[in-house]
Amino acid sequence: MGGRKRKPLARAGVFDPEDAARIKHTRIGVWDLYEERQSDLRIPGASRLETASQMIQGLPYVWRMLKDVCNIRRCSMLMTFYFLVEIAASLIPAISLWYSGQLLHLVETAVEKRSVDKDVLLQVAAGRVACAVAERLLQYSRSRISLPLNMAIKQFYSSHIFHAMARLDVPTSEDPAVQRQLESAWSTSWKSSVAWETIEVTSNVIMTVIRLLSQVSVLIGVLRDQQDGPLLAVLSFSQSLFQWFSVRRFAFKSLVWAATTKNEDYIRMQGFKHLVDNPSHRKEVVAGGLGEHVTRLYREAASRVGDDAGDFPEMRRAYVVRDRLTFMSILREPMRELPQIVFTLRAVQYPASIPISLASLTLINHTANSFSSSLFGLFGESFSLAEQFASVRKLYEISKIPNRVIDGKLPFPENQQTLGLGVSVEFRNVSFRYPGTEKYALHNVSFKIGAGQLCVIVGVNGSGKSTILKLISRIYDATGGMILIDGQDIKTFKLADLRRAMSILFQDYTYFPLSIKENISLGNPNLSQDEDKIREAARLGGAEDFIDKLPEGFDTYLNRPTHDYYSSLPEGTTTLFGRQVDYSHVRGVGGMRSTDSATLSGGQMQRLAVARTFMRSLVSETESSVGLLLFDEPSASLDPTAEHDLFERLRALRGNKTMIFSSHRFGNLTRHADLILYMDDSEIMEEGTHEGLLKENGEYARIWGLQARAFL
Ligand SMILES: Nc1ncnc2c1ncn2[C@@H]1O[C@H](COP(=O)(O)OP(=O)(O)OP(=O)(O)O)[C@@H](O)[C@H]1O
Repeated sequence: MGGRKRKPLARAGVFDPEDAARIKHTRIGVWDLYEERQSDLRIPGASRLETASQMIQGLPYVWRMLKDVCNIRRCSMLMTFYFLVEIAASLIPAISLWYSGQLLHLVETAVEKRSVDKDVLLQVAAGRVACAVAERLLQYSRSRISLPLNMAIKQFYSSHIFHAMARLDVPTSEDPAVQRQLESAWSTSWKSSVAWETIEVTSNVIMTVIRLLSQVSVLIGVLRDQQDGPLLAVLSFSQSLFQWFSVRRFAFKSLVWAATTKNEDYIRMQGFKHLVDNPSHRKEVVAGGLGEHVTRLYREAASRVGDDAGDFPEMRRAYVVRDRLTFMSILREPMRELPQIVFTLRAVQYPASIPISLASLTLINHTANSFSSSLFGLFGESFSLAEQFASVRKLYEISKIPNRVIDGKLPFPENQQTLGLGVSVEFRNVSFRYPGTEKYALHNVSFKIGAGQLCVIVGVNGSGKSTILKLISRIYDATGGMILIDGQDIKTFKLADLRRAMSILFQDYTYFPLSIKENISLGNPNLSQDEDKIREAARLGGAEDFIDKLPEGFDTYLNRPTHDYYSSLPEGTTTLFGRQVDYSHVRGVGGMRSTDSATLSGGQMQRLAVARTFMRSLVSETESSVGLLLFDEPSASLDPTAEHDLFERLRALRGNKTMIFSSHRFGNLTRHADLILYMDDSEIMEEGTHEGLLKENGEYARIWGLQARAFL
């Protein structure tokens, strides 16, 4: 109890390390720690108000959560058992206390009458034993029930979180506020679950109250007639409270803090560590003969930093321990002895009452200890109850996070047959800045691509080519101007329809941590079960041959999402379960990831990505669901033959659809283009056909000349 790791309540406002009035700065080794001053949290009422309001806001969600949990298979039954066990367990201390009271009476009678009632004694002994056994059994039942309950609840909310995350668009998921919101619902939830933790905390609070009330009422009953009972009780309980107050300071310290290091040597040391530890740098370290050199630099930096070179958690631990010796903490131990001292003094005064006083002292001490730990727990739990309620609210709110790219209402296209003839795309004075940036990625861009045309966008790095493709697919929305698809504002169309009607291959494509087959088939979910189509897409993408050569063919995982578990194996074991023994998760302890199992070359990866696009756009041609094909540098990593073949296949299979390419390479494509857009610095500088632009003799012609000359 009370061991739960506390996080601060999510509060409004800003944490500003420079604000000396609110933030305390401490140097710990190479670290600068900035902590919100405690007074902020202690303003009477403010913190409590905050807590209360969080709880109230969370209540409807907690209610909904309970209903959801009870609807999970078997959970309502398990929950009932769980609460029954908890209630029984919380009454045991009081029952045990009652037996101790009986023992006390027994001692009293024994002192008075010089005889002991054996039956009562046996009853009391049996009762105490039964309590201890029951406690153990209840503890066992609790863990037996809570395990499946926790698993079922976790499973349920994993799906909930999965969907909440899967539905987000790019600008929304890039928003730090959204990331934070997801993180708070997600971080515990894949491991345990916010819901289960909330049930546990709530039940703990209720049970602690039951435990305290039942113990206090039994204690009052038992001590009512004792001569020194009330005095000893007051002393014991006040020393418990004192213990609690003196420890409380540490438990409720610095809820909001941040730490950074500016020590150049320490930062470089960490850089060197990554350099030698991370396998991706190994080639260059070896080829450059850097081993000895970086060791010397590391040692030099380490000697300058000296003993301060600890990571933050380590240094903070040392700091917390150092800070622990306070006046209150010194007083704590003598205070603990106080009831004993008073008892001794009273015993000197009234020697006859020693046995009774001793019995009541033991009883009171026992109760006071259990009382103070319960009280301590209760305070911690009630604080985390507010947190939990707030977390439950967030857990439910994540499924309602509004996407930034707002859905339209019109179906697209009105007539499915027209898609085969392509769609027209027009930009009217379109400007765009990426969220959080000042610079325009596109500035007043206008052009028109007719239905069925082939357009190639060329230009220097960073000129805005990819951005145009992202705006056409509504990955982002333009910040100014208008984009028209088939003559209508792109924002009026339903997003799902629009995306179904186009296919896009990104420059920074990724492969999914799934099998090669799924990597390709996810290009077109409608055909995901069609093995022939998947193979055809692979062939068109130029990937079929190398996939067939892989030991597991289309079922190969390029990047296995799970790893095997094993202890330290005998040295001779190099393969296990048909795979190489992977020590990367041991090596990666310092937060570094092992290399992704990059068994494919860059070009092969690109062929795979192209295959995925073919899957969507071309293999599904019979359904004619795609009318616009967007390719961002599809051939950057391909060898010249592969590039040539790819473009030939693309042109042949395009039919009458609209196709837009972004490319650095002139020639293969631009000669066939109906429209070339030459971009520089977020603007379109030249536009026309290959011949037209050559005649214009501008930048396009100049770069064409440069590239052509290279082949002469
Ligand atoms: N996600 C992003 N966030 C912020 N800025 C971005 C982002 N993506 C691109 N930019 C910026 O927008 C501008 C245009 O980028 P874009 O990717 O469209 O260029 P490009 O012409 O496709 O370049 P390349 O030829 O290198 O692929 C650049 O200045 C780039 O730095």
